[in-house]
Amino acid sequence: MSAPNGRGRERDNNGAVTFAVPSPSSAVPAPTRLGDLAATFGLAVADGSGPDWAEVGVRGVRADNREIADGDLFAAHTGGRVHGARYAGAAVSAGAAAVLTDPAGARLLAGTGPLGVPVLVAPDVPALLGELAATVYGRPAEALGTFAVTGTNGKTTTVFMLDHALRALGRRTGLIGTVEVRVGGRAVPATLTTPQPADLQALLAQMVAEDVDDLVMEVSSHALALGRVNPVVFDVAGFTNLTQDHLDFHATLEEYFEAKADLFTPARSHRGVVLVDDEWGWRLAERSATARPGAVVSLSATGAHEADWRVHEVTADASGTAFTLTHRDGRTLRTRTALPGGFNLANAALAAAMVLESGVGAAELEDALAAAGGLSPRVPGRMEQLAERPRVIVDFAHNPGALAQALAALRPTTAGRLVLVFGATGSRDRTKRPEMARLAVEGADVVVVTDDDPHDEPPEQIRAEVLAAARGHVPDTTVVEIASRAEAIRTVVLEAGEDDTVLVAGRGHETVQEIAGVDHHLDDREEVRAALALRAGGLN
Ligand SMILES: CC(=O)N[C@H]1[C@@H](OP(=O)(O)OP(=O)(O)OC[C@H]2O[C@@H](n3ccc(=O)[nH]c3=O)[C@H](O)[C@@H]2O)O[C@H](CO)[C@@H](O)[C@@H]1O[C@H](C)C(=O)N[C@@H](C)C(=O)N[C@H](CCC(=O)O)C(=O)O
Ligand SMILES: Nc1ncnc2c1ncn2[C@@H]1O[C@H](COP(=O)(O)OP(=O)(O)OP(=O)(O)O)[C@@H](O)[C@H]1O
Repeated sequence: MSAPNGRGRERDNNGAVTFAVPSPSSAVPAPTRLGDLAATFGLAVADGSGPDWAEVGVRGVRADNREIADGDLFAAHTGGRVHGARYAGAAVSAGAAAVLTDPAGARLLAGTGPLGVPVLVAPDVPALLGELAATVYGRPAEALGTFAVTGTNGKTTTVFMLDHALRALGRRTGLIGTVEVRVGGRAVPATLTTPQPADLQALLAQMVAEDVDDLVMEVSSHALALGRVNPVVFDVAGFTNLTQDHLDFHATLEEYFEAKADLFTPARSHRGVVLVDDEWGWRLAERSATARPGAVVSLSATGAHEADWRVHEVTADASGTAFTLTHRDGRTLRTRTALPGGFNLANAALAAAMVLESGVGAAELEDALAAAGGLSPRVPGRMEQLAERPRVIVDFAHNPGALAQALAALRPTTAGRLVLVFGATGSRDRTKRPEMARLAVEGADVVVVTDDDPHDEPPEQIRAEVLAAARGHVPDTTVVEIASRAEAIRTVVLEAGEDDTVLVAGRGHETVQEIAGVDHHLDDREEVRAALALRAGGLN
């Protein structure tokens, strides 16, 4: 996995989400008086801010100087790498009307001469940033239908399915997630799964200005722990599952779970749907049923009768899976998804249940989905099939839970060998490596260990760890090492038999591979297509 989606090394372009095209004038909010902001949020005013500081108006809030537009407030807070106050001068040159910083930032600014704009000071800027930005942008979330999905795996897919369902109902949607940020029909690649607080509010304001009806977004555990979605209270929140990931950020799996569980508290959502096909889901649903009876409902995609919503009458054929979703109160809907694997059935059921919990009638949704071909959006780099014989699939599975599911989904429909190309990410959660190696040799017939994003770690060291675990676990599985990912892909595609399935796992839609601080263009889908062309040429 590469850095642009937030799992990598920090880099200069890893800031806010911006649309390449300018916002329409209707997106420009009426200015908010600094005096009002200072009174509401208890902000102090730094010396040298001028007698009329309170009358200065701000139109937006950004925490990155590269995103500043005329009249914005620049929120300069401390980060893991640098203090944002270092960029205050650049922000003012770009049009910032005022600066909000913390005491450390104020000291930094005091040493650099007058900025020429008022400087406000708060002890903890990130803690109030979401609420402050929401105030400046006119609390845009309240003008939108809002759907949020969290969980280790399936967020992107479920959000694309939600988007698909809502559009089938004739709604205009905005989407925020790992792959892209979309407002109406316009999309740009995402930098983080969940944007920073001020960027999020700016995006929501843009959605309101462009008459979007509903927001669908992924909410990462990082975002919840760091308060990035404050103060949005989502109409409907959804939970997919929890398996090991991100233990470089959260100290324990328990802490990771608690971060996600926060989305289902009244401060963050009005209603919730929790998939209870893993133990974490049951825990969350049981806890919520006690704390908020009726507000958070359970869903079982495996048909568990204890759940409020359950999936049953599942029928699978070459074109996908059809299923019935029924609530214990009698509401019922039948639909289908063309996306492969039991986990995509779960994602589809979650998306449908979330729309139903938002108040849409079951018959209305069933008809809309029937007309739209079911819950079958194209999700970039998620079980994306690029060839049929041999079947070649690019998937984003980059943690043990996802890898296990992806292999399990492909095994029953593979007549020949199941060939896996994968590698582990460097400089991040090393405990995933032996587990992923074990699942690889257990689930595939041939495993090609290659590079993912080594980041700052020697790639050969990462591969050696994966190889040792793989060979130690199932000594007779064919395990091959090919350092270059492009070469690994080319080799397996050229050598695959017509009945084989090739799964290229780990990077999905990503297009940048980072090795020792240097970004290299690498798109698994492009490499697969090039190898398929070579194969077709060779076979002619
Ligand atoms: C831990 C974390 O969330 N870090 C994010 C944070 O970095 P940071 O606090 O270190 O910020 P910094 O680089 O020191 O900069 C400090 C301040 O100066 C500003 N600045 C910085 C440079 C500049 O030229 N101009 C400028 O104004 C920055 O905008 C920031 O406000 O703010 C940066 C700017 O927004 C983010 O790029 C960075 O995400 C890093 C890259 C990251 O790896 N985040 C991951 C952990 C993450 O958030 N992942 C989740 C989960 C994904 C998943 O589910 O798989 C996500 O939601 O994406
Ligand atoms: N419900 C699910 N359960 C388990 N694995 C899943 C599920 N849905 C998708 N996957 C697997 O996880 C991978 C990532 O899926 P997706 O991008 O939808 O999840 P995500 O939560 O957005 O991931 P990330 O946070 O890492 O971006 C897929 O490529 C697939 O292999």
